[in-house]
Amino acid sequence: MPIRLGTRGSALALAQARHVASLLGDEAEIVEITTTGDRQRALVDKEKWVKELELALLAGEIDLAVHSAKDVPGELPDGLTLLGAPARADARDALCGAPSLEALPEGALVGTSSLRRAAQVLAAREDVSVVEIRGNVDTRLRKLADGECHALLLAAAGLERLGRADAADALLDFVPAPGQGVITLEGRADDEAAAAAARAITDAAAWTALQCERTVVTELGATCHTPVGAHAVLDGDALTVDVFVGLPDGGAWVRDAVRGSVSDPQELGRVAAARVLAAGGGDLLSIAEGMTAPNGRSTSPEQRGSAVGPDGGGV
Ligand SMILES: NCc1[nH]cc(CCC(=O)O)c1CC(=O)O
Repeated sequence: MPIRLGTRGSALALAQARHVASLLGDEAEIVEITTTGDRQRALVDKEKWVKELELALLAGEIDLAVHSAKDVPGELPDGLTLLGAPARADARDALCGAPSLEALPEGALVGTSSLRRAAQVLAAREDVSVVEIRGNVDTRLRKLADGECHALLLAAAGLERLGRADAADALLDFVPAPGQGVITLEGRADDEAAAAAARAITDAAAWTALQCERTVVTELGATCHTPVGAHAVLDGDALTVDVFVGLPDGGAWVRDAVRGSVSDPQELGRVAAARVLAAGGGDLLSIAEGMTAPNGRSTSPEQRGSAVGPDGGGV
C-alpha cells in the first residue's frame, strides 16, 4: 500500500507535498484534499486548512498530512501526532520591494498580515505603516507590483518553494515564527507504517528545533492573536533558541536568546519561555491579546515603551 500524503491545493502546499513525495520515493501518492461543505461549516477560519487535513487523517482517507509547521496549532486532536520533519529551508523573513528596512521611504506602507512581522517592522521603523495584504504568495507579490504597498514581508521558505526566491530583496534578522521553514508530517498515533515513513525522511536538526519552538509557544500560552517568534538553531551539541514577544504596534517587546543542550529541546523551550515571561513577556501577551486592529495601530502612543529584556536586546 502506498503512503497517501494529504495536502491542500494551494501552490505552496502542493510544492511542499511534492517535495515530501520525492523524498519518500515510489511508495508515496499525493491526495489533494478539497474543502467539503459539511466539513467546512464545522471549522473556524484560522485553523481551517490544518483541520481539514486532520479530519481526512481521522477518517482514514490519508496516512500523512503535510503541513507548513508554522500553521500547525500547539494542541493536536486526540489520536493524531506529529511524526517528523524533513530538512528545514531558510527560516528567515524576507523583505520584498526594498533592499533593506532602512531604505524604506519615510511613512512607507509595508504589507503583511502577520502580527509578529508587524511588531518587528514597527519596532525597527516606527514611522512606517503596516497594511494588511492577504492572499497566497503570488497574489501578495502582484499587490506589491500593483503598488498597494511599498514593500512586503514574506517567509523566504515560501518564496523558495514557489521558485520565487528572486523576489526577496533582503533577508531580515526578525525572529521567525515557530516552525517557519519547516514542513511537518502529522499522522495517526497508532499508525506504525506512517510513523516509519516519516521517520525515514526526518532531519534531526529540523525536528529538534521544531520540538523546542513548539514548546516555547505552549509554555508562553501564545495564540494567533499574539506576536510571538521562536527560532532554534543547532550547533554541535548545543541548541540556541531566540524568542520574541511584542505588541503588534512595535511599542514594546522582549527578545532573548537561550543556549542549552540539544538532548532536551523541550526543556530549553521551557527555560526560554520562563525567562521571557519573567522579563515582562507575560504582560505583553495579555495586552496583545486585547488588541484587535490587524494593522497594530489600536493602541495609544502613551503605550509605546522602550525595549525590555534580559539582554536589553534590539530587533
Ligand atoms: N501563513 C502562511 C504561510 N505558511 C507557511 C508559509 C511559508 C512557508 C514556511 O514558513 O515554511 C506561509 C507564507 C508566508 O508566511 O509568507
